[in-house]
Amino acid sequence: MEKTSTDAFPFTMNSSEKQETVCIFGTGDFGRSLALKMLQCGYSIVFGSRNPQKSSLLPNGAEVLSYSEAARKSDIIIIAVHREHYGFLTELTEVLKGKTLVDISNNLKINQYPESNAEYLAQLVPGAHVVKAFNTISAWALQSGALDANRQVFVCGNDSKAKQRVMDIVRTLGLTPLDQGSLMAAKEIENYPLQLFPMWKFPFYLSAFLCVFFFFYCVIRDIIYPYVNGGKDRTFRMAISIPNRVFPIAALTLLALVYLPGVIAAILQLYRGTKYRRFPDWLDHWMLCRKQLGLVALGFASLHVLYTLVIPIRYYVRWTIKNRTITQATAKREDPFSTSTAWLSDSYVALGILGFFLFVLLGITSLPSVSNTVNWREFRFVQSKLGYLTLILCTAHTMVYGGKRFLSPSSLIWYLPSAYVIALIIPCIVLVIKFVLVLPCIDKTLTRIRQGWERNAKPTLNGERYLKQSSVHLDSEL
Ligand SMILES: Cc1cc2nc3c(=O)[nH]c(=O)nc-3n(C[C@H](O)[C@H](O)[C@H](O)COP(=O)(O)OP(=O)(O)OC[C@H]3O[C@@H](n4cnc5c(N)ncnc54)[C@H](O)[C@@H]3O)c2cc1C
Ligand SMILES: NC(=O)C1=CN([C@@H]2O[C@H](COP(=O)(O)OP(=O)(O)OC[C@H]3O[C@@H](n4cnc5c(N)ncnc54)[C@H](OP(=O)(O)O)[C@@H]3O)[C@@H](O)[C@H]2O)C=CC1
Ligand code: HEM
Ligand SMILES: [Fe+3]
Repeated sequence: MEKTSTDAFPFTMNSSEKQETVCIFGTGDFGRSLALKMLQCGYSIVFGSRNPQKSSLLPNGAEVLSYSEAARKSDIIIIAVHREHYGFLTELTEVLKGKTLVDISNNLKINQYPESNAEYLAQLVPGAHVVKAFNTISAWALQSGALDANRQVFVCGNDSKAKQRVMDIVRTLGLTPLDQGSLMAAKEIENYPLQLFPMWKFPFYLSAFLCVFFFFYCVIRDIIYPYVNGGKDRTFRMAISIPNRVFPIAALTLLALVYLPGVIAAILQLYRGTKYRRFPDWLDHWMLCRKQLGLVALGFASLHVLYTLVIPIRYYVRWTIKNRTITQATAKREDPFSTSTAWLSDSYVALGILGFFLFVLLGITSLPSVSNTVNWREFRFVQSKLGYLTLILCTAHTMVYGGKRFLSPSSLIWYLPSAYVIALIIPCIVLVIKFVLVLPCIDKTLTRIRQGWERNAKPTLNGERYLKQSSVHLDSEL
């Protein structure tokens, strides 16, 4: 089956290149996997090993020599050895002069060494051109055809010719090379596979905090209070009723927190009268994880929708309705139909449905396959304009759900307002500030600032202020 990968790239190499010999130092897991893949793609492979005779399990067709003999056979040498064992390379400095050394190594910890492994290799073998590549691809992914794993290979190096050759190899293997610049980028590339969802950390901890806080808040109001005030056991509410408060509240709060940094940034820019000043770090990082915050919010909103769907089949709900009907029948009493209640009830559900629809639309446009097909204006339109509409609809859904009870003193329990009232605080703050920001007079100033105008700009002759700007954060958000 793997033979097809050879046929899949018949035009990327001409026949003379097909015979290109690549040397791999180290006959370990990664060296063997890479060799197998490269053999399938038409390369000749020479292994360099400490014990050429003892090496086993090597792919058919690969030659095994000593390190120095192998190095003489090729201009490109892939160092499939752990950094700790790079020492032997110093003895090969002469042989390795002018050759391309590909550093594929990873560390166990972020920033384990002061310099990156690739820079360390470049110091050990000064005459060689070191290129960093392949470290984000696992031996397993190479063997499984990289079909179900990341196909991106980050490449960096100081010698552009050497880098291009390595990128050609990457492409021939059916992977996607991403040029990351000079060897200085190696440290970041080496840290990359060691990170565990860095952008998801803040959204994750925040949503965990929100869930725990609102869960206990609801337990006090919905379980402990009825128990203390009448001895009723309402613990079953922990299964559906309380989650169906906690999840939508978390969704609404997180959604508001996606749009809060944008308005804080706008206020900062208005206050400073310029966009050419760094935002504080916390705001910077908050801005950068808005996508993740939004997707977590969408997850919670979906849970809320699922929990809402099961309301009619719940025993507690059916029992309550049946019981009320019987009580009214025996008392020969009937509730009059209330049009205003019908309106309130229908409108809050309708607002919820529309809000959820737009929420899902936001989620869909954030899929790379979709966002790649829209230009940045379209993307911004969906994310920013429709995002605010989503926030307005979801906030209105919650407010109308509160309806007449909203802020009424009778809904206070031990001085605690209903949970959804607390959940409305941040969304309302965001929407009110946003409303002020889009007032024509303020919007005009903000737009000018974002186009580069500065309130206290000293006239400069050479545009010096553009050079001193640290980073244009909002631009990078586009
Ligand atoms: C389900 C879901 C999925 C999401 N997916 C993504 C995603 O895939 N990618 C993503 O980035 N975010 C995503 N988000 C987060 C969020 O929708 C976006 O970050 C959104 O762009 C934020 O809009 P904003 O108006 O608050 O902020 P900003 O886009 O930062 O802008 C604020 C306002 O400032 C103006 N502005 C900003 N910068 C400039 C500038 N340099 N020059 C002139 N005017 C400027 C804009 O007109 C805008 O009105 C997602 C959110 C959700 C809920
Ligand atoms: N495994 C993976 O999925 C990935 C690995 N990498 C990187 O690839 C490199 C190799 O990894 P991997 O193949 O898994 O490791 P292994 O331990 O399986 O192989 C390392 C090889 O290095 C050679 N070597 C040279 N000098 C020494 C020495 N003093 N002590 C021990 N071995 C030595 C050995 O080959 P010989 O006996 O022939 O001399 C050995 O087989 C590492 O830098 C790793 O970070 C990067 C991405 C993914
Ligand atoms: C298909 C879409 C939706 C439907 C049908 C729906 C329906 C409902 C219902 C029936 C309730 C009352 C629950 C109860 O009585 O316990 C409710 C409450 C609520 N909904 Fe929705 N909803 C939807 C989408 C959303 C979305 C997208 C959000 C926000 C992100 C949201 C936020 C809330 C909040 C905060 C509450 C109050 C929770 C409480 O304190 O009890 N809803 N919704
Ligand atoms: Fe920054």
